[in-house]
Amino acid sequence: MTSTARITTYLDCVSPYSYYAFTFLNKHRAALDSHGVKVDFVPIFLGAVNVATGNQPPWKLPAKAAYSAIDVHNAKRYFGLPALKRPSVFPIPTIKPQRGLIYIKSHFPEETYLEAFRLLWVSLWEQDKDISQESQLRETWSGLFKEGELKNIIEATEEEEYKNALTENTNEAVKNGAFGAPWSVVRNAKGEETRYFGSDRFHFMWEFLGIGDGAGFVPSPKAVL
Ligand SMILES: N[C@@H](CCC(=O)N[C@@H](CS)C(=O)NCC(=O)O)C(=O)O
Repeated sequence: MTSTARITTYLDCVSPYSYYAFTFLNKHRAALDSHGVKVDFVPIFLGAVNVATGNQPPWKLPAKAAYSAIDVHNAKRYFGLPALKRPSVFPIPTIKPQRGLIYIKSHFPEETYLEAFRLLWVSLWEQDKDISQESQLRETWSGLFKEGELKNIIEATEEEEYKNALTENTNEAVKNGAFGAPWSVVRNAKGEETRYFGSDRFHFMWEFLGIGDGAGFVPSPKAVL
């Protein structure tokens, strides 16, 4: 059977919940692949999603902002991440890092792209670096790319092609129902499609995809016969 199963997850590094979803899906990518489910991580600009849908970031509501501390505590344990700290400059415009990721995605191997994505969250949410500043963005990616490559990436963040690509990705997410991040559009092997908001609905996702043990959260790799 040719499977068309796919998880397309729209993410912005400004969003800590996007970091959780990225960490979890990336960890289980190989197991999902063994079930015929491909995962695609798509950079978007969450600020524009909020404008397009009239939504507000959760930290604008004091009760939600307070609750996020509980999520940080649980996520530390569950996703195996350090306790994320609200950056001292926040929110920051993540347009340039997100455009840079689109360039990286189309010019480098997938593993490099995924590591570049991960490092943005590490810089912003673990090391309190303002990655909207070119110097901090360069520093974030300096271990991953040669100087000439980094120059091209930084230049791409100002080019029309990548400006348009980020707008298109963001519009596509909104067209697919996004009002926040992470946003996932999931297609199962029957070709049916549905959507999930957040980093806390993977159990629904596995059920829809027909993988996992039905009650468990994590799909184990499919046995190869
Ligand atoms: N319950 C979700 C919350 C995700 C979330 O709050 N994401 C933020 C961005 S960091 C957002 O876009 N929120 C929009 C909303 O809550 O309407 C989870 O645990 O992942």
